Amino acid sequence: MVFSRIAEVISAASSRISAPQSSTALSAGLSTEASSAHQFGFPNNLRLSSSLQDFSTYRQLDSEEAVGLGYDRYAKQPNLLQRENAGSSFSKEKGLPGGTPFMCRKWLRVFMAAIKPLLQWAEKQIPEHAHKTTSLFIYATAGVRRLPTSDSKWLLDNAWSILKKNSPFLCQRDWVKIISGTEEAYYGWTALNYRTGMLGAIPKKETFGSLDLGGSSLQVTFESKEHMHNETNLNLRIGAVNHHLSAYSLSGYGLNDAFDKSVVKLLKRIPNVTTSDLVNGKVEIKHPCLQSGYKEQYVCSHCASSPAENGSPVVGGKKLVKGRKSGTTVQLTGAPNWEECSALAKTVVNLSEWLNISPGVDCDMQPCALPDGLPRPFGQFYAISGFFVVYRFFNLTSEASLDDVLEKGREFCEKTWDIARVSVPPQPFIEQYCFRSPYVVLLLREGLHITDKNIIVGSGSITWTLGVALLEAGKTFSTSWGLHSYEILRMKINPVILIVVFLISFIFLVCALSCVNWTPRFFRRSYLPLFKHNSTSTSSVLNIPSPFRFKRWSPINSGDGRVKMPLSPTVVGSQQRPFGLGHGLGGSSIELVESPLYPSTSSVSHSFSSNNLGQMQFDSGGMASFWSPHRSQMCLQSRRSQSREDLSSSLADAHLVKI
Ligand SMILES: Nc1nc2c(ncn2[C@@H]2O[C@H](COP(=O)(O)OP(=O)(O)OP(=O)(O)O)[C@@H](O)[C@H]2O)c(=O)[nH]1
Ligand SMILES: [Ca+2]
Repeated sequence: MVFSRIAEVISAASSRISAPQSSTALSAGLSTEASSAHQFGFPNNLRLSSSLQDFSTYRQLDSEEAVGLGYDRYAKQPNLLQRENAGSSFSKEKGLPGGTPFMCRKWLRVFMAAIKPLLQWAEKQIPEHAHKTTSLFIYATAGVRRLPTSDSKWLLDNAWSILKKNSPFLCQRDWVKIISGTEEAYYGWTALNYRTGMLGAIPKKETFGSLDLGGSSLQVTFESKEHMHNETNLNLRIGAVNHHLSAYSLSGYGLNDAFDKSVVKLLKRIPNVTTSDLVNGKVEIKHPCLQSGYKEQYVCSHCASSPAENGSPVVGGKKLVKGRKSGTTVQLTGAPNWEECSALAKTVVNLSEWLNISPGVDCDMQPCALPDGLPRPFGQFYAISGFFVVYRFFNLTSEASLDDVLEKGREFCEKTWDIARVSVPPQPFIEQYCFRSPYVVLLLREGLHITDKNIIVGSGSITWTLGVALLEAGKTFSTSWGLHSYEILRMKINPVILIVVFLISFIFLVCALSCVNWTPRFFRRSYLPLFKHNSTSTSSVLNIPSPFRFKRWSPINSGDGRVKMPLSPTVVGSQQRPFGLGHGLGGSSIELVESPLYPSTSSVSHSFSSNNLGQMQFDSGGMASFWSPHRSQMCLQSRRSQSREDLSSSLADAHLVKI
């Protein structure tokens, strides 16, 4: 999967507003929001999302745009592009994909509809005046990670040149990069627990583990009790709350790679396959997870591998073609057999089947997808991304059980291909869902040994991009607010203590003044308590409902060119919970410290202060999320301006915030 997921994290660098400076952040994951979620009866928080394929190939792209980019062909035959470029590499000596100018142009064109819809979508989310100050990031994950370096570099360089030419946003070359599996895992966990309101909650709440299933890899992240200091260990500090995480990425366990490995397994069972048969694409493979009547060419990317890998798969007693990792075209034919399909999925889940460890690990005895030394998943998990996609494919709600997935999968497999292919909306890889059904269930139950009751299938709109946006925005915010000195302070004083000190001294000041019967003039007029405590919380001065609800930037133009935040925006379908701001404190921040990603000597503090994370709401329009300290005060004002008293107290709070 080359472009299984390009996530653009669009975060507005500080829009330099007269003090206090403010910054907005927006993370753009592709998501089509709630409207279609109702089709599947998903509760409000389960929203559809679309990955790149859907957006670029299956969304109604502007027709001439699609034709212009040659999309109409690819939209109808999703494997066409893969087949046409079987065995080609982007970065042949001449630096052209597939070695020909035509191929280069074609790849660039496809690469362009892939990025262009993202840019067009983001341009609609962010008011034009803020485009120049909005930072644009492109992060690539496992699908690109597993490409040869020359190919991934070619892709990223071209992504960068497309951005330079077509993006109105602020971008830099080093903001177009591949992130590691561990980073992807940690970002996903942050996004999940942010959306579910667990992040930074005070008193501390049990966080959810995240299972993020992609096309090439699976990320597993959870809070661990013991503080194991191994390569999966991450420490995350949010305000006064410390989270000890285990985060790891299982390459080759994504949906597309898993199906590919099922083809490898079947290929290995065919006796006397010659290399020339393989090279000529003459090998026919009968697949028990494909419906009867299915007959298509398939490019198997794991069927041939460079000798450098630990023992390239041997087919029929002969070494496969040596040389670069490249696709091998085979003929797949449907030979549906549910029991054989489930057994095949089980071998794909079992890592020992791939490491030729004899005897292999018994999936019933221990999590057979985990290499030795990886901590076993612990606690309650949200299964997101690819898990959500499989549930949605079979029209299952999040309440459905894993057995329901198996039942739906069995029904789907029993259909003939002609019926099956039109029984669902057009989308990529319809033919693989007969395999994906047993695969995702066995991956959870036998690969990871997570019991059904510990799994919630999460929303499609929770993706790791949201986690990146939080941290990038936090970084942007802390720099844009000129908090360097504060950063230095933070190195020595925990922000929580700092804010407690401020609050106590402010209260003393007010008491002292009231003792001498002196009250400032503007207080005399007000009849309001100075600190308005929300009835639901005594722990924070500023109650920002959690989970944070991002609001699509839908400014109300006051007609005089000034932009005003919508008045008292509604909080869509969420529990009004104060975001734990730390014992009546005005702030908390997310920091990643002591992690293999960042050596503890330079503890990386991704931080943003929830003082300034205004009220954010996801509306039903899109997973566009942004926050703005400046605007949050407006939000707070607008949120609280139900009454005059509220307005004064929020002004007082806002004054406090400015402190
Ligand atoms: N129909 C449909 N399928 C999707 C959608 N999102 C993901 N998928 C399917 O899930 C698979 C994996 O999703 P990706 O978004 O490609 O996964 P990824 O996280 O980018 O993959 P990695 O490179 O491993 O990180 C794809 O091959 C699709 O078949 C979606 O919105 N609609
Ligand atoms: Ca992924």
